[in-house]
Amino acid sequence: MAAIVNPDLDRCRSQATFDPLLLTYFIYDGPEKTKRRRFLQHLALKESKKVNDCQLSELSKEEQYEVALQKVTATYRRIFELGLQDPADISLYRNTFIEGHPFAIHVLAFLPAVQKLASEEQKAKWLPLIERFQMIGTYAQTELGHGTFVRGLETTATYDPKTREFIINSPTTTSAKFWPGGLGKTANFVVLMAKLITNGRDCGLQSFLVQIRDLETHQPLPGITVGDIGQKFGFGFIDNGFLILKDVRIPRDNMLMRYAQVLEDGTFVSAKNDRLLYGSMTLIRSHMASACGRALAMAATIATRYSAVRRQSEINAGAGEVQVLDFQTQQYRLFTQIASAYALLMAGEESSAVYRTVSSEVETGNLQNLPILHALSASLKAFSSWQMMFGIEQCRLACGGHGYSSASGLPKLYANEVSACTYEGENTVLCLQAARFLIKSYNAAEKGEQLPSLAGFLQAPKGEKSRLTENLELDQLIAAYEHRAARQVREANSRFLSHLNKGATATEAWNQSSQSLVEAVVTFSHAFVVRAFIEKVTSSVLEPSLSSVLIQLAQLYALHGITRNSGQFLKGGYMSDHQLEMVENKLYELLAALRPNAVALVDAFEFPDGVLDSALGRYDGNVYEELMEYAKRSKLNKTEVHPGFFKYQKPFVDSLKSQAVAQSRL
Ligand SMILES: CCCCCCCCCCCCCC(=O)SCCNC(=O)CCNC(=O)[C@H](O)C(C)(C)COP(=O)(O)OP(=O)(O)OC[C@H]1O[C@@H](n2cnc3c(N)ncnc32)[C@H](O)[C@@H]1OP(=O)(O)O
Ligand SMILES: Cc1cc2nc3c(=O)[nH]c(=O)nc-3n(C[C@H](O)[C@H](O)[C@H](O)COP(=O)(O)OP(=O)(O)OC[C@H]3O[C@@H](n4cnc5c(N)ncnc54)[C@H](O)[C@@H]3O)c2cc1C
Repeated sequence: MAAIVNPDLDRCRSQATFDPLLLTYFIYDGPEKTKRRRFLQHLALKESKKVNDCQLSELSKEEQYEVALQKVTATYRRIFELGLQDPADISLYRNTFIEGHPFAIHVLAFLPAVQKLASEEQKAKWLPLIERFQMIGTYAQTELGHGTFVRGLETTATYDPKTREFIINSPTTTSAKFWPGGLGKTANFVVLMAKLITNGRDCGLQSFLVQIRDLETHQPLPGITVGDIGQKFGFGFIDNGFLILKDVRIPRDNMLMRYAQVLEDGTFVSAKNDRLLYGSMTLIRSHMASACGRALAMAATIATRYSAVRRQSEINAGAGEVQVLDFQTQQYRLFTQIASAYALLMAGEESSAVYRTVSSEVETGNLQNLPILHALSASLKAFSSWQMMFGIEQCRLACGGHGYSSASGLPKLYANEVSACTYEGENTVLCLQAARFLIKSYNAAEKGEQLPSLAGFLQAPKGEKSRLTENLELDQLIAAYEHRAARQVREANSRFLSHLNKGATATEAWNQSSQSLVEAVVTFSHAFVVRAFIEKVTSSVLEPSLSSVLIQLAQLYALHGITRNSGQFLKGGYMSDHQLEMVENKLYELLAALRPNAVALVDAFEFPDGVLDSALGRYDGNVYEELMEYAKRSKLNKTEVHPGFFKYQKPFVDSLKSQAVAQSRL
């Protein structure tokens, strides 16, 4: 029997001015892919329940790890049985089956690292084993003492030409590998980043395949000390680990030799470009905007549906309590996050496309566009994870008290996803990497050189004025963002030059202008996302009712960014006070215009309840019943009177009672 849908939520759905199914097709690339998506999700949820129906967030870290391991092994067993081949099908099926798992880094970083860094011969030997989980690995780069400054890593791999082996050591406390996902208890191999020493010479960082555990007993191999790093902010289901190596010998063939090699006699043959070693980081960063968009879309779905169900306070006295979604402040909070989620998803598609193009050029030896890819992937990773972090928290706050309950699904979403601001490169650090590219491009533009299209906006004439009118022309919105980015880059560059002129060295001057550089990079990413969003909705063939809603959403995204950063748009008189006021008025108008479509806009993501895992975000809106059920399931309710009452509370109360009697006698 179909569940009865909350009437307020039902009414919201009926108010939509477009067909959400068409939007679903737009998001997931057409009816065929949507159909396949639904089929795989349905299958995965059904089977996942059969394996273990408990909720990870209600378990201890140790229990979460075990359940996650149970589920991920079941997931992959089914993936092989079903014969799923397409990586998109596999990740959809897996991500529906289980929210997170200890094989994550095996799949997302270890496998790609071997694909990118191993020679053809090595790939032929290892990839079939890795793909069938006969080798389970992680990407062991970060150490206790260094994560950001990769050149500071201390693990050594010293080549011994007599035995044709590398001897791997962690020479200091700070050189212990620390953080790799799956290292703690799961992996039996690592791709290890270590300083290569051959013929007495330090040849810099290289990657090595190192076995750390016995394949049968799973015991650490001689010379290996390995374990889990303990409780974290989130990610209870992943065993991030530490690893200390002492005189561990591996064959020469275990250096990943696609780019650089060590010959049998110890001669080092360097790579064409050292940065190719960082290829697997670039790969993950390039896909992170989409992942952040998805996480934010989940949070927005939960908070929007709940805000349609939740009634609290009156707008007109005596007219009855309203859905909290009717408050303009709630609309501002949520609709701007719905818009951000769509924006990140579109920008993610664009960034993945740039990755595909440039990486296929790199495969053929053409490295010309590698700096562009590095700058885009690094800056967009930072921008999208920051927007997601802020957005999920806004959605949680928008749910009031119940947003603080784990039943909402929002605390765990935040705790897990916020790590994206740190892993694959700390955000600020990545912005500073992208800043190098922007400053170089700016100076090239000043010299009249032709720039790659991504940085073409730096060539726009200075001193322009915004031509944005009441009609909110989309090209003028893009122009405003690009103008702002060009200006911020110019300002950061001037700061850098002024420190140089005052006698600072180049690196000191860079540090003294680094906050300004980070802000410039944020404006660059913001402009990229605005352009990607607008271009995607205007270049797609869409039914007019859908097209107009998506254009409103893109406008809202752009206007919101202008109001939040108005100072940067007003600088130099680019925008006038009048234009800014118009932007604000238009933004408020858009909130009202989008109100009837809010629920449909999040429904179109089609997150199944089993994936959202939220009492507040349920499709049927039966929020209160579910919250009560959740409360009743609390482990504290297993007994009517908790044993702690007799152990602590009663003796305490009784002791005060007798003291009170004694005192009254004094
Ligand atoms: C699939 C999606 C799913 C999403 C969910 C995922 C869940 C995953 C779960 C979690 C998984 C977590 C897994 C993990 O967390 S794995 C660990 C991740 N760790 C990091 O990301 C460390 C961050 N640090 C670095 O990347 C480097 O050390 C930096 C870059 C900071 C400095 O380094 P270094 O000191 O050596 O460099 P330099 O500053 O002298 O610059 C030198 C030159 O090199 C260029 N350069 C630098 N980098 C690149 C590059 N990549 N491609 C191309 N070029 C690059 C650079 O522009 C410069 O060029 P130029 O300006 O001189 O011309
Ligand atoms: C959940 C999670 C999973 C992870 N998984 C893996 C994994 O699988 N494999 C792996 O190898 N690693 C992994 N890591 C480690 C991760 O990649 C690093 O933590 C990350 O790269 C940041 O490095 P750090 O910890 O050294 O931070 P630090 O660099 O010490 O950062 C501390 C502060 O210093 C600032 N800072 C540092 N350098 C500069 C600079 N040059 N300029 C300005 N500011 C600077 C940063 O902005 C930050 O504010 C994981 C981390 C987390 C949290």
